[in-house]
Amino acid sequence: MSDPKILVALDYHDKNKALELIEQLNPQLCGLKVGKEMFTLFGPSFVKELVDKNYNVFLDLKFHDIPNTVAKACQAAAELGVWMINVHASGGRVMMEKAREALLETDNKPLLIAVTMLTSMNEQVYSELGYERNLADQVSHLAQMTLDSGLDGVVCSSWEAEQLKQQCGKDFKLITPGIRPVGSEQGDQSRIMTPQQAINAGSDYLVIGRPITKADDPYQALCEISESLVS
Ligand SMILES: O=c1ccn([C@@H]2O[C@H](COP(=O)(O)O)[C@@H](O)[C@H]2O)c(=O)[nH]1
Repeated sequence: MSDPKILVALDYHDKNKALELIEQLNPQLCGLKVGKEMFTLFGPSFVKELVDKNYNVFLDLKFHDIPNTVAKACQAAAELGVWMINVHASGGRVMMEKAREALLETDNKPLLIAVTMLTSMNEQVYSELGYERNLADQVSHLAQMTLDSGLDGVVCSSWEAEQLKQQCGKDFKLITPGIRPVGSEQGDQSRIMTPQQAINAGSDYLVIGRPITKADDPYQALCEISESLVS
């Protein structure tokens, strides 16, 4: 099975627009991420449609609840045949362990990833949360908890990737949103890097949404990013 590094964030309100782009793609070029917007609008059948097209599908629902609820939600997500799912690391060690154990009972065990601190967060917004550690140290702490809980990796920003690769080892997967090719709009993201910089820092998978989906020619934008990674 191919293992493309780019995961296109399908944050569309219009299913046809998403399918229009997907028609031009193939599972060797990219994986697909379905988040809260499309899942809420189009549900499990849309996710299964993408799985049936043989894409690596990252179901990005960021579960964060009591351990039993998260474990059951992870089991339900795994039944869709997706490749990767996620929870919030701040749900705690027991929550993550229960989620991991629940997946052992499924036929198709997806990669289980935990979100550390959202890439939209900067030091100023972060300081409002009242944590004692600084942002980078908090990411490192949550990643260590995730590793110790037996999960497969974390969502973090590429700013933390180099440190986390050293700390958690090469097999611990780093999934980084907040990717912005030169010249693209930053939008609500804070801790950003270009695709090439993120790969050099140690990111395993790049989550890229608007720089592709809002481009005049999304397929062309994706191809240019993809080529920039091999040159
Ligand atoms: O920390 C996080 C976790 C998840 N995301 C998601 O990734 C994409 C990024 O989209 P862009 O349009 O490239 O900004 C989006 O679906 C987020 O929900 C994140 O950005 N940061």
